[in-house]
Amino acid sequence: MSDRGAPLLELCGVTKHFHAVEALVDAELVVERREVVALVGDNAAGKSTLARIVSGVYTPDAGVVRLDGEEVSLSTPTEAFRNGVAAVFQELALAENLDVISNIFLGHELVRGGLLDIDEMTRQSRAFLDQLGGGVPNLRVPVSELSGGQRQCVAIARTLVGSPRLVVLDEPTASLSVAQSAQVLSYIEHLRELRVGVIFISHNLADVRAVADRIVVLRHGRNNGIFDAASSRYEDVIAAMTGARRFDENGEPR
Ligand SMILES: Nc1ncnc2c1ncn2[C@@H]1O[C@H](COP(=O)(O)OP(=O)(O)OP(=O)(O)O)[C@@H](O)[C@H]1O
Repeated sequence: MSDRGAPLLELCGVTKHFHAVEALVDAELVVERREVVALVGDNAAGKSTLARIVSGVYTPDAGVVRLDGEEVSLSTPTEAFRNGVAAVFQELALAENLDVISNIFLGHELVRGGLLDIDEMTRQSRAFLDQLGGGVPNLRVPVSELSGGQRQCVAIARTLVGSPRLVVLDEPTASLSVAQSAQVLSYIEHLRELRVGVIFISHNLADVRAVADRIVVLRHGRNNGIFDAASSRYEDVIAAMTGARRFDENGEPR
């Protein structure tokens, strides 16, 4: 039974080893509906591992994942997708030679009378892109011809096919220009308006502070502080990321 008062996503005591490497140890994370939670940390902090656990790519060794209060086993990306969790990883996994519509519905094509329902996929693709604020005017071009920001838009629009409750974005602004990063941040704002919870992984604290509601810091696979994005001090978040200081789940020094 779903618990309506429960957070959208709750991770408790999530642990993941890769042989001798402790990628995540007792990690905790809460994401509410309509909330953007930034996940930050230095290299090898465990951010991508956590993103992959939430999106069904990795199975945790220990710990509990709850969606809307219900314990779930997200053992594959398909299982996660069925549970309303969709992810966009850095590599985007776009089919370069296919057009925007084909990429948005890749693996989830709409069929009518035994044939691809191009009209409906076109209509829905336009609607998804509009929900994200536009930015991809021509749906018929191969995605290889799009800018980095537009490619992110297509990859994020693809998550909307499953009517997600949670979208995980792993470094969506990495290697983008300032203008294109701003565009991607606006897509994240639009996801929030759609009542979707968002996990936003980034190394860029300016991007994080521009769009996130809360900032969760990981350090060597462990939580090291949860901060309110609007009121937190930049230097505290940096100190948490580098391990110069230890912080609790209220952003207070331990
Ligand atoms: N598939 C894997 N096999 C073995 N070790 C892994 C695997 N995935 C991650 N690791 C290790 O787990 C640790 C955490 O890695 P992870 O990629 O989650 O960190 P990250 O915070 O995303 O880092 P970055 O910012 O550099 O991408 C690292 O020591 C990494 O080498």
